[in-house]
Amino acid sequence: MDSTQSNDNDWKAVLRLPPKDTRIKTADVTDTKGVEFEEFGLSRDLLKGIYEKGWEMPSPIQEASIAIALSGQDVLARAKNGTGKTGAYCIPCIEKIDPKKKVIQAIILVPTRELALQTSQICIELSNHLKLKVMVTTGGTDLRDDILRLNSTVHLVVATPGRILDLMEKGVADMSHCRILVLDEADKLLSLDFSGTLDRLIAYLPADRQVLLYSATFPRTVEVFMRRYMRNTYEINLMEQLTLLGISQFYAYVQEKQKLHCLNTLFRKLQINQAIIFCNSTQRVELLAKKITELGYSCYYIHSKMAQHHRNRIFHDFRQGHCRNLVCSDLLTRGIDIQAVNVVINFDFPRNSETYLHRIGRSGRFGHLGIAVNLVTYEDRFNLRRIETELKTRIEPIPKEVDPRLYVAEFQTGLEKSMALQPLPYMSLQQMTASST
Ligand SMILES: Nc1ncnc2c1ncn2[C@@H]1O[C@H](COP(=O)(O)OP(=O)(O)OP(=O)(O)O)[C@@H](O)[C@H]1O
Repeated sequence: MDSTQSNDNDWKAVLRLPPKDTRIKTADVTDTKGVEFEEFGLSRDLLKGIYEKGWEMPSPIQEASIAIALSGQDVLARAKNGTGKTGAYCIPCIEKIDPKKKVIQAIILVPTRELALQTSQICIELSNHLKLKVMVTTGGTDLRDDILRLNSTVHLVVATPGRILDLMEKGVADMSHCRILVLDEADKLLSLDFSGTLDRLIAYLPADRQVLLYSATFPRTVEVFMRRYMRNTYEINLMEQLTLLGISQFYAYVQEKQKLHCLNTLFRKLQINQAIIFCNSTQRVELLAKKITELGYSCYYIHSKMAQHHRNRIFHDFRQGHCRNLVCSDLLTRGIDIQAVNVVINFDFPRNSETYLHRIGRSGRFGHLGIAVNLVTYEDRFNLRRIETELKTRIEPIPKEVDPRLYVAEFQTGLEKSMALQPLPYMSLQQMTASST
Protein backbone atom coordinates (compact mmCIF):
# COMPACT_ATOMS: atom_id res chain seq x y z
CA MET A 1 0.00 0.00 0.00
CA ASP A 2 1.20 3.53 -0.78
CA SER A 3 2.38 5.00 2.48
CA THR A 4 0.49 8.27 1.79
CA GLN A 5 -2.79 6.38 1.85
CA SER A 6 -2.29 4.78 5.21
CA ASN A 7 -4.60 6.25 7.84
CA ASP A 8 -2.31 6.40 10.78
CA ASN A 9 -0.96 9.80 11.66
CA ASP A 10 1.94 8.51 13.72
CA TRP A 11 4.46 9.80 11.20
CA LYS A 12 3.39 13.38 11.90
CA ALA A 13 3.98 12.99 15.61
CA VAL A 14 7.68 12.25 15.07
CA LEU A 15 8.44 15.09 12.66
CA ARG A 16 11.18 17.49 13.66
CA LEU A 17 9.31 20.75 13.18
CA PRO A 18 11.00 24.16 13.42
CA PRO A 19 9.62 26.71 15.91
CA LYS A 20 6.37 28.32 14.74
CA ASP A 21 6.69 31.66 12.98
CA THR A 22 4.22 33.92 14.78
CA ARG A 23 4.88 37.08 12.78
CA ILE A 24 2.04 38.74 10.91
CA LYS A 25 1.57 37.51 7.36
CA THR A 26 -0.27 39.42 4.66
CA ALA A 27 -2.92 38.17 2.24
CA ASP A 28 -0.14 37.75 -0.37
CA VAL A 29 0.54 34.39 1.25
CA THR A 30 -2.54 33.68 3.36
CA ASP A 31 -5.23 34.23 0.74
CA THR A 32 -5.68 30.58 -0.25
CA LYS A 33 -8.60 28.24 -0.80
CA GLY A 34 -7.38 26.16 2.11
CA VAL A 35 -5.94 23.23 0.13
CA GLU A 36 -3.57 21.11 2.24
CA PHE A 37 -0.24 19.68 1.06
CA GLU A 38 -1.65 16.23 1.72
CA GLU A 39 -4.34 16.74 -0.93
CA PHE A 40 -1.78 16.75 -3.77
CA GLY A 41 -1.16 13.00 -3.45
CA LEU A 42 2.53 13.54 -2.61
CA SER A 43 4.61 10.74 -1.17
CA ARG A 44 4.75 10.69 2.59
CA ASP A 45 8.51 11.12 2.58
CA LEU A 46 8.19 14.34 0.61
CA LEU A 47 5.41 15.54 2.92
CA LYS A 48 7.74 14.98 5.85
CA GLY A 49 10.34 17.22 4.21
CA ILE A 50 7.75 19.92 3.52
CA TYR A 51 6.43 19.97 7.07
CA GLU A 52 9.91 19.83 8.56
CA LYS A 53 10.69 23.03 6.66
CA GLY A 54 7.86 24.60 8.67
CA TRP A 55 5.57 24.88 5.64
CA GLU A 56 2.16 24.08 7.09
CA MET A 57 -0.11 25.08 4.22
CA PRO A 58 0.58 25.79 0.54
CA SER A 59 0.89 29.46 -0.37
CA PRO A 60 -1.40 30.77 -3.15
CA ILE A 61 1.16 30.08 -5.92
CA GLN A 62 1.83 26.61 -4.53
CA GLU A 63 -1.90 25.93 -4.33
CA ALA A 64 -2.39 27.15 -7.89
CA SER A 65 0.49 25.35 -9.56
CA ILE A 66 1.56 22.16 -7.76
CA ALA A 67 -1.30 19.97 -9.01
CA ILE A 68 -0.97 21.27 -12.59
CA ALA A 69 2.79 20.72 -12.63
CA LEU A 70 2.28 17.22 -11.22
CA SER A 71 -0.11 16.47 -14.07
CA GLY A 72 2.73 17.02 -16.54
CA GLN A 73 1.42 20.20 -18.16
CA ASP A 74 3.70 23.11 -19.03
CA VAL A 75 3.28 26.01 -16.60
CA LEU A 76 3.95 29.73 -16.79
CA ALA A 77 3.46 31.16 -13.33
CA ARG A 78 3.70 34.71 -12.19
CA ALA A 79 3.55 35.49 -8.48
CA LYS A 80 4.92 38.16 -6.19
CA ASN A 81 8.38 38.04 -4.68
CA GLY A 82 8.81 35.86 -1.64
CA THR A 83 5.47 34.08 -1.92
CA GLY A 84 6.87 30.57 -2.34
CA LYS A 85 7.55 30.05 -6.04
CA THR A 86 10.57 27.86 -5.23
CA GLY A 87 8.41 25.34 -3.40
CA ALA A 88 5.80 25.60 -6.15
CA TYR A 89 8.19 24.03 -8.67
CA CYS A 90 10.55 22.05 -6.41
CA ILE A 91 7.73 19.98 -4.87
CA PRO A 92 6.39 18.62 -8.20
CA CYS A 93 9.94 18.13 -9.52
CA ILE A 94 10.94 16.05 -6.52
CA GLU A 95 7.67 14.10 -6.54
CA LYS A 96 8.11 13.18 -10.19
CA ILE A 97 11.66 11.90 -9.83
CA ASP A 98 12.09 8.17 -9.48
CA PRO A 99 15.16 7.65 -7.24
CA LYS A 100 15.54 4.10 -8.54
CA LYS A 101 16.44 5.41 -12.00
CA LYS A 102 20.04 6.53 -11.80
CA VAL A 103 19.75 9.35 -14.36
CA ILE A 104 19.21 13.10 -14.34
CA GLN A 105 15.43 13.57 -14.42
CA ALA A 106 14.98 17.28 -13.77
CA ILE A 107 16.95 20.46 -14.19
CA ILE A 108 16.29 23.77 -12.45
CA LEU A 109 17.96 26.79 -14.04
CA VAL A 110 18.48 30.04 -12.15
CA PRO A 111 20.36 33.19 -13.17
CA THR A 112 22.93 33.53 -10.37
CA ARG A 113 25.28 31.25 -8.49
CA GLU A 114 24.01 32.37 -5.10
CA LEU A 115 20.46 31.55 -6.12
CA ALA A 116 21.58 28.14 -7.38
CA LEU A 117 23.12 27.37 -3.99
CA GLN A 118 20.02 28.56 -2.16
CA THR A 119 17.65 26.59 -4.41
CA SER A 120 19.67 23.38 -4.25
CA GLN A 121 19.66 23.66 -0.47
CA ILE A 122 15.85 23.85 -0.51
CA CYS A 123 15.69 20.77 -2.75
CA ILE A 124 17.99 18.92 -0.38
CA GLU A 125 15.88 19.88 2.63
CA LEU A 126 12.58 18.99 0.97
CA SER A 127 13.94 15.61 -0.13
CA ASN A 128 15.59 14.90 3.21
CA HIS A 129 13.58 11.69 3.67
CA LEU A 130 14.02 10.56 0.06
CA LYS A 131 16.96 8.89 -1.60
CA LEU A 132 17.41 11.74 -4.03
CA LYS A 133 20.74 13.02 -5.28
CA VAL A 134 20.74 16.76 -5.89
CA MET A 135 23.67 18.42 -7.62
CA VAL A 136 24.39 22.12 -7.84
CA THR A 137 26.65 23.29 -10.63
CA THR A 138 27.64 26.86 -11.40
CA GLY A 139 30.48 28.79 -12.91
CA GLY A 140 33.33 29.90 -10.68
CA THR A 141 34.05 26.39 -9.36
CA ASP A 142 36.40 23.65 -10.52
CA LEU A 143 34.95 21.93 -13.59
CA ARG A 144 36.74 18.69 -12.66
CA ASP A 145 34.72 18.45 -9.43
CA ASP A 146 31.52 18.62 -11.47
CA ILE A 147 32.76 15.96 -13.86
CA LEU A 148 33.60 13.65 -10.94
CA ARG A 149 30.24 14.31 -9.35
CA LEU A 150 28.43 13.41 -12.57
CA ASN A 151 30.20 10.07 -12.61
CA SER A 152 28.02 9.08 -9.66
CA THR A 153 24.21 9.21 -9.52
CA VAL A 154 22.49 12.58 -9.94
CA HIS A 155 18.69 12.87 -10.14
CA LEU A 156 18.15 16.61 -9.96
CA VAL A 157 20.45 19.36 -11.20
CA VAL A 158 20.26 22.97 -10.04
CA ALA A 159 22.41 25.13 -12.27
CA THR A 160 23.28 28.44 -13.81
CA PRO A 161 23.07 28.06 -17.60
CA GLY A 162 26.71 28.45 -18.70
CA ARG A 163 28.36 25.67 -16.68
CA ILE A 164 25.70 23.02 -17.24
CA LEU A 165 25.71 23.76 -20.96
CA ASP A 166 29.47 23.25 -20.94
CA LEU A 167 28.99 19.90 -19.19
CA MET A 168 26.35 18.88 -21.73
CA GLU A 169 28.55 19.87 -24.66
CA LYS A 170 31.45 17.87 -23.20
CA GLY A 171 29.15 14.85 -23.09
CA VAL A 172 29.50 14.64 -19.29
CA ALA A 173 25.95 15.59 -18.30
CA ASP A 174 23.53 13.17 -19.96
CA MET A 175 20.21 14.97 -20.32
CA SER A 176 18.48 12.38 -22.48
CA HIS A 177 16.19 11.34 -19.58
CA CYS A 178 15.69 14.84 -18.19
CA ARG A 179 12.00 15.45 -18.84
CA ILE A 180 11.49 18.42 -16.53
CA LEU A 181 13.00 21.84 -17.18
CA VAL A 182 12.39 24.66 -14.71
CA LEU A 183 13.32 28.26 -15.39
CA ASP A 184 13.22 30.27 -12.19
CA GLU A 185 13.47 34.04 -12.66
CA ALA A 186 12.53 33.03 -16.19
CA ASP A 187 12.53 36.54 -17.64
CA LYS A 188 16.12 37.05 -16.51
CA LEU A 189 17.19 33.72 -18.02
CA LEU A 190 15.53 34.71 -21.27
CA SER A 191 17.10 38.16 -21.35
CA LEU A 192 20.10 39.18 -23.44
CA ASP A 193 22.39 38.30 -20.52
CA PHE A 194 21.92 34.63 -21.43
CA SER A 195 21.28 35.14 -25.11
CA GLY A 196 21.49 31.89 -27.10
CA THR A 197 22.49 29.75 -24.11
CA LEU A 198 18.99 28.53 -23.39
CA ASP A 199 18.37 27.49 -27.03
CA ARG A 200 21.55 25.45 -27.08
CA LEU A 201 20.79 23.91 -23.72
CA ILE A 202 17.23 22.88 -24.55
CA ALA A 203 18.48 21.04 -27.63
CA TYR A 204 20.00 18.44 -25.26
CA LEU A 205 16.68 17.66 -23.56
CA PRO A 206 14.16 15.09 -24.84
CA ALA A 207 11.39 16.45 -27.06
CA ASP A 208 8.68 15.28 -24.65
CA ARG A 209 9.93 17.44 -21.81
CA GLN A 210 7.79 19.47 -19.46
CA VAL A 211 8.68 23.16 -19.04
CA LEU A 212 7.91 25.19 -15.92
CA LEU A 213 8.50 28.96 -15.95
CA TYR A 214 8.33 31.04 -12.78
CA SER A 215 8.94 34.70 -12.07
CA ALA A 216 7.46 37.83 -10.58
CA THR A 217 8.08 39.75 -13.80
CA PHE A 218 7.33 38.64 -17.36
CA PRO A 219 8.18 40.97 -20.19
CA ARG A 220 7.61 40.19 -23.89
CA THR A 221 10.73 38.02 -24.36
CA VAL A 222 8.97 35.22 -22.52
CA GLU A 223 6.20 34.98 -25.13
CA VAL A 224 8.70 34.16 -27.88
CA PHE A 225 10.13 31.38 -25.74
CA MET A 226 6.67 30.05 -24.93
CA ARG A 227 5.65 29.86 -28.56
CA ARG A 228 8.85 28.07 -29.43
CA TYR A 229 9.30 25.61 -26.61
CA MET A 230 6.08 25.19 -24.69
CA ARG A 231 2.82 23.38 -25.52
CA ASN A 232 -0.64 23.79 -24.10
CA THR A 233 0.77 26.03 -21.38
CA TYR A 234 -1.23 26.56 -18.21
CA GLU A 235 -0.83 30.21 -17.26
CA ILE A 236 -1.12 31.44 -13.70
CA ASN A 237 -0.97 35.11 -12.85
CA LEU A 238 -1.33 36.01 -9.19
CA MET A 239 -0.16 39.56 -9.77
CA GLU A 240 -3.18 41.73 -10.45
CA GLN A 241 -1.49 43.99 -7.99
CA LEU A 242 2.28 44.14 -8.40
CA THR A 243 3.91 45.20 -5.14
CA LEU A 244 3.89 43.22 -1.92
CA LEU A 245 1.25 44.20 0.64
CA GLY A 246 3.74 43.91 3.49
CA ILE A 247 6.34 46.35 2.19
CA SER A 248 6.00 50.05 2.92
CA GLN A 249 7.89 52.07 0.35
CA PHE A 250 9.49 55.41 1.08
CA TYR A 251 11.71 57.84 -0.71
CA ALA A 252 14.13 60.43 0.56
CA TYR A 253 14.89 63.28 -1.81
CA VAL A 254 18.64 63.99 -1.63
CA GLN A 255 21.60 65.34 -3.51
CA GLU A 256 24.24 62.81 -4.46
CA LYS A 257 26.64 64.27 -1.87
CA GLN A 258 24.02 63.97 0.91
CA LYS A 259 23.41 60.29 0.34
CA LEU A 260 25.95 59.02 2.84
CA HIS A 261 24.75 61.39 5.52
CA CYS A 262 21.20 60.28 4.84
CA LEU A 263 22.20 56.64 5.10
CA ASN A 264 23.88 57.37 8.40
CA THR A 265 20.64 58.91 9.63
CA LEU A 266 18.68 55.88 8.50
CA PHE A 267 21.10 53.59 10.33
CA ARG A 268 20.61 55.57 13.52
CA LYS A 269 16.86 55.94 13.28
CA LEU A 270 15.65 52.68 11.85
CA GLN A 271 15.41 49.45 13.79
CA ILE A 272 17.28 47.36 11.29
CA ASN A 273 17.26 43.65 11.85
CA GLN A 274 19.22 43.08 8.64
CA ALA A 275 19.44 45.46 5.69
CA ILE A 276 20.40 45.07 2.04
CA ILE A 277 21.71 48.25 0.45
CA PHE A 278 21.74 48.36 -3.34
CA CYS A 279 24.12 50.35 -5.56
CA ASN A 280 24.06 50.55 -9.35
CA SER A 281 27.68 49.51 -9.99
CA THR A 282 30.34 47.29 -8.50
CA GLN A 283 32.67 50.26 -7.94
CA ARG A 284 29.99 52.06 -5.97
CA VAL A 285 29.35 48.94 -3.91
CA GLU A 286 32.98 48.81 -2.79
CA LEU A 287 33.20 52.54 -2.21
CA LEU A 288 30.01 52.65 -0.16
CA ALA A 289 31.00 49.64 1.92
CA LYS A 290 34.25 51.41 2.76
CA LYS A 291 32.41 54.60 3.75
CA ILE A 292 29.92 52.71 5.89
CA THR A 293 32.78 51.00 7.71
CA GLU A 294 34.42 54.40 8.25
CA LEU A 295 31.16 55.60 9.79
CA GLY A 296 31.60 52.85 12.35
CA TYR A 297 28.98 50.38 11.14
CA SER A 298 29.86 46.83 10.28
CA CYS A 299 28.97 45.82 6.77
CA TYR A 300 29.67 43.19 4.14
CA TYR A 301 29.66 43.76 0.43
CA ILE A 302 29.17 41.46 -2.53
CA HIS A 303 29.20 41.85 -6.29
CA SER A 304 29.78 39.77 -9.38
CA LYS A 305 33.42 40.69 -9.88
CA MET A 306 34.49 39.09 -6.61
CA ALA A 307 36.04 35.61 -6.48
CA GLN A 308 33.36 32.94 -6.09
CA HIS A 309 34.68 31.47 -2.84
CA HIS A 310 34.63 34.97 -1.34
CA ARG A 311 31.08 35.57 -2.63
CA ASN A 312 29.96 32.29 -1.09
CA ARG A 313 31.46 33.11 2.28
CA ILE A 314 29.89 36.57 2.42
CA PHE A 315 26.50 35.24 1.35
CA HIS A 316 26.67 32.42 3.89
CA ASP A 317 27.82 34.64 6.76
CA PHE A 318 25.22 37.34 6.06
CA ARG A 319 22.50 34.68 5.95
CA GLN A 320 23.76 33.38 9.29
CA GLY A 321 23.30 36.87 10.71
CA HIS A 322 27.01 37.58 11.30
CA CYS A 323 26.59 41.12 10.01
CA ARG A 324 23.66 43.55 9.95
CA ASN A 325 24.27 45.31 6.64
CA LEU A 326 25.06 44.03 3.18
CA VAL A 327 25.93 46.38 0.32
CA CYS A 328 25.45 44.80 -3.08
CA SER A 329 24.97 45.22 -6.78
CA ASP A 330 22.06 43.68 -8.66
CA LEU A 331 23.72 40.30 -8.23
CA LEU A 332 21.45 39.69 -5.24
CA THR A 333 18.36 41.40 -6.64
CA ARG A 334 16.57 38.22 -7.57
CA GLY A 335 15.38 35.28 -5.57
CA ILE A 336 17.64 35.67 -2.57
CA ASP A 337 15.66 34.73 0.51
CA ILE A 338 16.89 35.98 3.85
CA GLN A 339 13.99 36.11 6.27
CA ALA A 340 15.77 38.41 8.72
CA VAL A 341 16.00 41.27 6.21
CA ASN A 342 13.42 43.87 7.22
CA VAL A 343 14.93 46.89 5.44
CA VAL A 344 15.99 47.39 1.82
CA ILE A 345 17.74 50.61 0.91
CA ASN A 346 18.20 51.71 -2.68
CA PHE A 347 21.28 53.87 -2.18
CA ASP A 348 21.15 54.25 -5.94
CA PHE A 349 17.68 54.28 -7.42
CA PRO A 350 17.22 51.43 -9.92
CA ARG A 351 16.74 52.14 -13.60
CA ASN A 352 13.65 50.07 -14.28
CA SER A 353 10.56 48.80 -12.53
CA GLU A 354 11.47 45.11 -12.76
CA THR A 355 14.73 45.69 -10.91
CA TYR A 356 12.91 47.89 -8.40
CA LEU A 357 10.30 45.23 -7.71
CA HIS A 358 12.84 42.43 -7.25
CA ARG A 359 15.08 44.57 -5.06
CA ILE A 360 12.39 45.66 -2.62
CA GLY A 361 11.13 42.07 -2.56
CA ARG A 362 14.27 41.12 -0.60
CA SER A 363 12.42 42.28 2.51
CA GLY A 364 8.90 41.27 3.43
CA ARG A 365 9.60 37.62 2.63
CA PHE A 366 6.64 35.25 2.78
CA GLY A 367 4.10 37.95 3.54
CA HIS A 368 6.04 39.45 6.42
CA LEU A 369 6.43 43.16 6.91
CA GLY A 370 9.35 45.26 5.77
CA ILE A 371 10.29 48.66 4.42
CA ALA A 372 12.08 49.90 1.33
CA VAL A 373 13.80 53.29 1.42
CA ASN A 374 14.86 54.90 -1.85
CA LEU A 375 17.45 57.66 -1.95
CA VAL A 376 16.27 59.72 -4.88
CA THR A 377 18.23 62.53 -6.54
CA TYR A 378 16.99 65.27 -8.87
CA GLU A 379 18.03 63.08 -11.84
CA ASP A 380 15.99 60.16 -10.50
CA ARG A 381 12.75 62.07 -10.10
CA PHE A 382 11.16 61.07 -13.42
CA ASN A 383 12.26 57.50 -12.91
CA LEU A 384 10.59 57.46 -9.52
CA ARG A 385 7.27 58.60 -10.96
CA ARG A 386 7.56 56.24 -13.92
CA ILE A 387 8.19 53.26 -11.67
CA GLU A 388 5.31 54.29 -9.42
CA THR A 389 3.04 54.46 -12.47
CA GLU A 390 4.25 51.23 -14.02
CA LEU A 391 3.85 49.33 -10.77
CA LYS A 392 0.65 51.18 -9.82
CA THR A 393 2.07 51.79 -6.38
CA ARG A 394 2.81 54.67 -4.04
CA ILE A 395 6.29 55.49 -2.85
CA GLU A 396 5.77 57.96 -0.02
CA PRO A 397 8.15 60.60 1.35
CA ILE A 398 9.85 59.11 4.38
CA PRO A 399 8.32 60.20 7.70
CA LYS A 400 10.40 61.68 10.51
CA GLU A 401 9.86 58.47 12.44
CA VAL A 402 8.97 55.27 10.65
CA ASP A 403 6.38 53.36 12.66
CA PRO A 404 8.19 50.24 13.92
CA ARG A 405 4.98 48.26 13.48
CA LEU A 406 5.55 48.56 9.74
CA TYR A 407 8.73 46.50 9.81
CA VAL A 408 9.88 45.37 13.26
CA ALA A 409 8.58 41.92 14.18
CA GLU A 410 8.49 42.46 17.97
CA PHE A 411 6.09 45.37 17.54
CA GLN A 412 3.67 43.35 15.49
CA THR A 413 2.60 40.59 17.85
CA GLY A 414 -1.05 40.88 18.75
CA LEU A 415 -1.68 43.58 16.15
CA GLU A 416 -4.40 43.41 13.58
CA LYS A 417 -3.07 43.23 10.02
CA SER A 418 -4.85 46.40 8.97
CA MET A 419 -3.41 48.29 11.93
CA ALA A 420 0.10 47.11 11.22
CA LEU A 421 -0.13 48.45 7.73
CA GLN A 422 -1.20 51.99 8.64
CA PRO A 423 1.74 54.37 8.24
CA LEU A 424 2.22 57.36 10.53
CA PRO A 425 1.87 60.92 9.12
CA TYR A 426 4.69 61.81 6.79
CA MET A 427 7.50 64.30 7.02
CA SER A 428 9.90 65.13 4.23
CA LEU A 429 13.46 63.83 4.20
CA GLN A 430 14.79 67.35 4.42
CA GLN A 431 13.07 67.60 7.77
CA MET A 432 14.41 64.24 8.72
CA THR A 433 17.99 64.96 7.82
CA ALA A 434 17.77 68.48 9.22
CA SER A 435 16.70 67.10 12.58
CA SER A 436 19.68 64.79 12.66
CA THR A 437 22.38 67.36 12.05
N1 LIG B 1 4.02 27.05 2.22
C1 LIG B 1 4.88 27.77 2.90
N2 LIG B 1 4.69 28.04 4.21
C2 LIG B 1 5.57 28.82 4.91
N3 LIG B 1 6.68 29.38 4.37
C3 LIG B 1 6.91 29.14 3.07
C4 LIG B 1 6.04 28.34 2.27
N4 LIG B 1 6.52 28.32 1.01
C5 LIG B 1 7.65 29.05 1.02
N5 LIG B 1 7.89 29.55 2.25
C6 LIG B 1 9.01 30.42 2.65
O1 LIG B 1 8.81 31.68 2.01
C7 LIG B 1 10.05 32.28 1.71
C8 LIG B 1 10.03 32.80 0.28
O2 LIG B 1 9.89 31.72 -0.63
P1 LIG B 1 10.58 31.73 -2.06
O3 LIG B 1 12.01 32.13 -1.94
O4 LIG B 1 10.25 30.45 -2.71
O5 LIG B 1 9.78 32.92 -2.78
P2 LIG B 1 9.78 33.34 -4.30
O6 LIG B 1 8.36 33.54 -4.67
O7 LIG B 1 10.59 32.39 -5.10
O8 LIG B 1 10.50 34.76 -4.23
P3 LIG B 1 11.34 35.58 -5.34
O9 LIG B 1 10.36 36.04 -6.37
O10 LIG B 1 11.92 36.71 -4.57
O11 LIG B 1 12.35 34.62 -5.89
C9 LIG B 1 11.11 31.23 1.97
O12 LIG B 1 11.75 31.56 3.20
C10 LIG B 1 10.35 29.94 2.11
O13 LIG B 1 10.95 29.03 3.02
